[in-house]
Amino acid sequence: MWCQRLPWLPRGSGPVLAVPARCHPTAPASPCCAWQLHRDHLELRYGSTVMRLDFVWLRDHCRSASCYNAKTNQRSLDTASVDLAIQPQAVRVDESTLFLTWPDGHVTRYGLQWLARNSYEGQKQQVMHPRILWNAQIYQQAQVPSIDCRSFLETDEGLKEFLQNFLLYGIAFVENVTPTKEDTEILAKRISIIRETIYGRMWYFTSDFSRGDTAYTKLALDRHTDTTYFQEPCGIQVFHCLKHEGTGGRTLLVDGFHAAERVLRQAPEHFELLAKVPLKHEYVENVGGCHNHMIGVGPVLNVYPWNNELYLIRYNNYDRAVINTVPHDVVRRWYHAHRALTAELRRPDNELWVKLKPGKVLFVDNWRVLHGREAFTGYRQLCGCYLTQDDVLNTARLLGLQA
Ligand SMILES: C[N+](C)(C)CCCC[C@H](N)C(=O)O
Ligand SMILES: O=C(O)CCC(=O)C(=O)O
Ligand SMILES: [Fe+2]
Repeated sequence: MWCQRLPWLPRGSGPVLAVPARCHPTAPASPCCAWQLHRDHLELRYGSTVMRLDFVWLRDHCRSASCYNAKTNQRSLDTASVDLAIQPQAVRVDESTLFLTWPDGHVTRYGLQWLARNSYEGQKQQVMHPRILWNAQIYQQAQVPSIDCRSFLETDEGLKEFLQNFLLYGIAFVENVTPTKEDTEILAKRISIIRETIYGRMWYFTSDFSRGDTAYTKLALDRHTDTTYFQEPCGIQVFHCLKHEGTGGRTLLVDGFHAAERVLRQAPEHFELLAKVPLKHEYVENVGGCHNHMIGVGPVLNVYPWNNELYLIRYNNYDRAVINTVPHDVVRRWYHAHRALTAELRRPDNELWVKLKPGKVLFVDNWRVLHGREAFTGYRQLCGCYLTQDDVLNTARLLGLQA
């Protein structure tokens, strides 16, 4: 297949491709590379990766000085100026580089390694976010350490270890923190911009029903993610229990991605429905001076379309709005799928229970890990804030982590 003539090349129509009609294996020292031209794309084998590179894509991603500003890492080429029927006039590959000459004489070069990393086929082989999915036993056996506050604040190593834990498990702890709102804020700012919401920037809450939401009571809260009623739910939630004089009030944590993964394995049709059907979550508040009406629309499971990788779960049965985005012949199947996911989320072996204590700050990936709490008695005060996913990942990438 790799070294045949190219009978599929259009003859007489379009530009004649001034390229050899044979595939060219490259120098033996480099990973094996061979290529052939098709009508609208170049097929390139580099090592074990077979890439199909569309001609418009190849023109659009040109990294020459006139097409791409290497100082700002931004494209300067106007993509709309590219002929959508473009074909290269000449193609050449040496041991490390692909050279394309376009009809107007412009030359584009690509490092073969760059292509292997950046092509669709290359991307498809890797996950965006490496994670360790867990149930209570997996998490406990991993013995993930809490990071000391000073090391977190003052050293890159401490911060990096914290973020690596957070990226892998979706939860992470910092200990020996002074139990105040101000000190909690300093921690939050070390990894992200704080996301101000209708609850404020840094919030305090206790069971005073100061806001129209069950969180502000002593009642138990079943597992859920927060702010499902935002178009973009908050990325990370920070919790610091400043005080609790009483009983109960333990925090429940459940890895939503682990549960979803099990649904995918047992009943892929359920997973698919939860990933396809959009529904609304809603927050309607009229308590004291607080008047809010928020609506967020989206499926329960949000996946990257090219590799089906989960990146966000929206799960809050309290805040789920009237379902009016689903026709009657789908809605029952959706309830079955939702039930299957709920059953997984409620498996006792998936439940990690922790008692938050003053000094120990919990960071929860609110796009992945569900939280809840046990009912409690007595005075209990928590403070915390929300962070943005983008900014936490930004910090992680700057420290060299894959995020
Ligand atoms: C108290 N705190 C500010 C953390 C948030 C309360 C938000 C509760 C809401 N039902 C939700 O799940 O989004
Ligand atoms: O009280 C708690 O421990 C958590 C309450 C809650 O779910 C929240 O504040 O988002
Ligand atoms: Fe919550």
